[in-house]
Amino acid sequence: MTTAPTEGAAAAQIPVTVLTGYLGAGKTTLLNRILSENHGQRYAVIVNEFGEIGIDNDLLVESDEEIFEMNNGCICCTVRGDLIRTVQNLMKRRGAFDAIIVETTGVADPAPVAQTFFMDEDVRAAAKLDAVVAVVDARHVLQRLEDTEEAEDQIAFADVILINKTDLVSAEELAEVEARIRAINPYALRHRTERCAIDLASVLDRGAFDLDRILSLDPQFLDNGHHAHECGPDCDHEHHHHGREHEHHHHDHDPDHVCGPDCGHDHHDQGHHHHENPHSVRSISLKAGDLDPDMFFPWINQVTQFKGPNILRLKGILAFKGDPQRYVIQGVHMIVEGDHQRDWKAEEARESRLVFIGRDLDFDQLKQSFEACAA
Ligand SMILES: Nc1nc2c(ncn2[C@@H]2O[C@H](COP(=O)(O)OP(=O)(O)OP(=O)(O)O)[C@@H](O)[C@H]2O)c(=O)[nH]1
Repeated sequence: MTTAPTEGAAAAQIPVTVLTGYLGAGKTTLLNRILSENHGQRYAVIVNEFGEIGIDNDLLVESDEEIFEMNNGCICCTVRGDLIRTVQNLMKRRGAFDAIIVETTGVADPAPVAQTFFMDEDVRAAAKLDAVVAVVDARHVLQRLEDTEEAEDQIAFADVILINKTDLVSAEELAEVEARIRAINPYALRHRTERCAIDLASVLDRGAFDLDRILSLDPQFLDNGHHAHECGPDCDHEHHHHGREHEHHHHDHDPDHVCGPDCGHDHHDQGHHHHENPHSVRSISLKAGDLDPDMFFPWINQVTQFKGPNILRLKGILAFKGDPQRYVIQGVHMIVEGDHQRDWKAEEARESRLVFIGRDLDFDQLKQSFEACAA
């Protein structure tokens, strides 16, 4: 039986943009543009992180927009329940915003997120998927396509693709990247960007999500139970509603938890695409107080120089001794950048937090050497 919404309901459906893209591709950069630009729209933003300690939320610009954070090791396991609940709660406050943006974690397959907007009756009545927007790191995407399936899924699934970081590649490399992306997904609109600079009308409110095409890629897309699995006891997660000024995070989930065998999850049946060993990617969260910059910078340079190939992503908010400002550091493989963000607030604990997401990282060694940078 078709349950297509009536015309009135369709008109009232709130457009949802799903932002996808591998770790470090530029999703937050794009989101910050959306949050900063004067477009007269009010967005509710749902952010899902891989890793811990709410760093992504801290990297967003201050804005009036409301940010809902979901902290799950693996979006595919928990997104259904969490996302449905979040969207249902948003619907209770209809009229408070015009559109929803969901930023997915960099290692997620976007399919389960997109499916949520078709599977749940209440969600479907209230919201409609407008477009899946993928941000691609032109410098690293070819490598990612070699070693992960998620990167390919994200491209295959997208309606709009931003080929970002064009400043980091030559014209020949860019042409090669574009050809590769076109081969995976000839249907998506492609844009070349630097720091995701793009007219937002090219990204938002596109009406671009093409169910027929997705069904040709994944015939079971609309089947109930496809990708569905229950979270087990080890998969405890919570999600928080963050006002922009609300700075403390209570994350009592295990920071290093990535869905494992005890999760009770069934990852490999039902056409769920993970590359053979998704669990080799893990996150390491480190905390310290004030750091000595003369210790920290040589250390991080050394870590990224030697471990760079295994570091898919690093991000941190740091307190340097005697420095009144928060320092934000970010990296993808060997490319690291950092800058002051803003003053530490009086009520804020000066705490340094650093997250690495990567393969074969030695937690104890990183922890000890990081702690040795304490002021
Ligand atoms: N050189 C260069 N750097 C960029 C560009 N776009 C983003 N970056 C940098 O790349 C890093 C990652 O960008 P983010 O926007 O945080 O990436 P993300 O996809 O949100 O990352 P995750 O949330 O960890 O998956 C940051 O240091 C950005 O400043 C670009 O076009 N050129």
